[in-house]
Amino acid sequence: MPSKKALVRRPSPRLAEGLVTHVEREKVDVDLALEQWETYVEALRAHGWETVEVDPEDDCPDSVFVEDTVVMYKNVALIARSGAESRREETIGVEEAVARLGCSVNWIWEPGTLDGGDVLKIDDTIYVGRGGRTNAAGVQQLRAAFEPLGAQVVAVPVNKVLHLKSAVTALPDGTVIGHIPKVDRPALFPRFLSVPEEAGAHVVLLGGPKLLMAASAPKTVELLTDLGFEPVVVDISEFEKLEGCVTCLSVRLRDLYA
Ligand SMILES: NC(=O)NCCC[C@H](N)C(=O)O
Repeated sequence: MPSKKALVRRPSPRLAEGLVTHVEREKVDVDLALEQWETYVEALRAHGWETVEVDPEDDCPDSVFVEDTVVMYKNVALIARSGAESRREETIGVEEAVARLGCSVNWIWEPGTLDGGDVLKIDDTIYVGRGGRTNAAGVQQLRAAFEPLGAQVVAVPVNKVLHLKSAVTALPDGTVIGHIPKVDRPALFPRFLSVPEEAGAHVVLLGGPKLLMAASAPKTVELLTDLGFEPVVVDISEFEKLEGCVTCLSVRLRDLYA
């Protein structure tokens, strides 16, 4: 029986100092961010996900973006090594949390770099973005970690956005969705649906037809509703100012043995 646990991590009081790469820096309201984070976590819980809080890392402004620190495949947690040096300390608490949950733990090692936001899993196909945060050695190490377990790893160039999953995610039926101006090579995906907004490219699969989506993508919410999905909409404006999206605020653990 698949597990329904999700790792989340409370925002740091230093959130406003988080990295920005492809957007202009805007003032972040940290109190509002905390409220938005609580609503996000509540939306996961309301749809049957047991949330597991990783110990907060107050000195790491970007620690709320927990998705970037670990990639799960089956029962294995591959601890990432961010292409952004300021984010590397974030993995310590995550490693403890996944080990406590009974995962086998593996690591990306120097010279490899990889951010979890660059990894999109669709069943046993694992797309990995080769971009600003994930290098060729990181891609090779991901292959070495997961291909022996039955995955097929497909490397995808990412030049226009921070992470692969800033450009594309996948619907429950496996269709990849993305906002064309931000996707380097849509032809790499066997089934691709173009969506009208950049933030519309980001969905978290909550189960069945339910999709967690950002309030900043109303036209895509309408499009996906019309296709028979059921968007659950949350406002994450303060995280979007730091290039965050709905996917990066949690890591779903669906294949634990416990
Ligand atoms: N997976 C993600 O989309 N992560 C967002 C990370 C945002 C953070 N400010 C960063 O630049 O690393």
